Amino acid sequence: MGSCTNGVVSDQSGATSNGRASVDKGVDFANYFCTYAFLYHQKEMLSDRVRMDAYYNAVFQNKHHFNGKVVLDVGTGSGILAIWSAQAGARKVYAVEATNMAEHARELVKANNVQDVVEVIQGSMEDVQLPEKVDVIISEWMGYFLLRESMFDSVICARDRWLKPTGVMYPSHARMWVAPIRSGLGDQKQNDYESSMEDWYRFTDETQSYYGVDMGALTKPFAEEQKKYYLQTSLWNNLHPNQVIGTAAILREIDCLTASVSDILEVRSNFLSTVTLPNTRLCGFAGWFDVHFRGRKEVPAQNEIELTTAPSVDNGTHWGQQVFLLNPPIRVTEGDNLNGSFSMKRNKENHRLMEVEFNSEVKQYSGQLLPPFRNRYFIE
Ligand SMILES: C[S@@+](CC[C@H](N)C(=O)[O-])C[C@H]1O[C@@H](n2cnc3c(N)ncnc32)[C@H](O)[C@@H]1O
Repeated sequence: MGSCTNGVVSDQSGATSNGRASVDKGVDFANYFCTYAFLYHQKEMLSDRVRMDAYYNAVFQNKHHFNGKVVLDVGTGSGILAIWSAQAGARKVYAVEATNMAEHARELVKANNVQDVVEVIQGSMEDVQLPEKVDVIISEWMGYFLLRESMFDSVICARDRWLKPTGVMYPSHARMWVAPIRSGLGDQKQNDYESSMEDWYRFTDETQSYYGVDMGALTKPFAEEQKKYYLQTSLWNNLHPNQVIGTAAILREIDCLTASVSDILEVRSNFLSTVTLPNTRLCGFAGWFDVHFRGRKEVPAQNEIELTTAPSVDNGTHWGQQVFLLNPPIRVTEGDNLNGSFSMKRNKENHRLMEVEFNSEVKQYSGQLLPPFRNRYFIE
């Protein structure tokens, strides 16, 4: 049986099936996995009530998917989803975790008396060998704006290697959403950028007069660096729903049972949004996701559960929304239409980070077209 590299099946030599470079595991551990080895980080996820309630209800309101079944938990972390699967009647649960968190998961499994059912396996999902195929794959793989972290690659790999042809994915479906927003963050970030540049000019003056070296040659790259940091990096925010100024649009729908890694390497989509508030400012876009637990066509969920990270008054999540700011904002009003195209691809140096581009234009209610705008952002 081949293993998967970056979600791509590789042969014994490590060469990948589509020729893409494989990910250096040491670098990936240093950059990505290390935080998951800390309990404080797992606790942050375990304290997210929206997330917890959704998975809890998905499992316990659909026990027919778990009772007497074999389950694989991809990235078990503290072991919570594996423990719930066992409590819902699973015959066997394989709980795979790459980091040393596996040791804590093992303890937790024992302390909750499910050690006869749950087997914690420390290792990369891509490398692990299981003794049998499974009926259910459960995983909480979602990153900011769904795909940051690229962990879904590992779930796809697990599915292709270990899920029975009749198997069920938990969650079964996912969607990416976008909507136009108003926000004071743009002005704040513009001020931060300008203060940082003023500070740089003070620094170059002082370095010249005290130490006799002209640092001016570095002004342009410093400005670019700061611009990227303050103005081009998306921001985490839990927006109030009244900050959303137009209709939300779906950018991508994913069927977790059939999606391939090449389907999610890049997301490209056109979207249309109509402004729903009178006389307001288009300050940028917000991106979020939802996932659904629907079972599969032949064995549907008895109770479909939704986990949404949309702007909400009471139900914010640790994912929040990703905010992409426009500088300067554009005046818009109810009935104006926003035609946009969106693309998101992985950062070349770190496949777990994303680069996003929005191309948009506003067609006013009167029919007049405002100049199109194009912005690039980094999801760090
Ligand atoms: C978002 S956390 C979810 C943890 C836990 N399942 C929960 O719901 O609280 C993802 C976990 O998956 C682990 N993980 C990510 N990719 C993995 C892989 N390829 N193999 C094994 N574990 C992985 C991470 O170390 C992390 O603990």
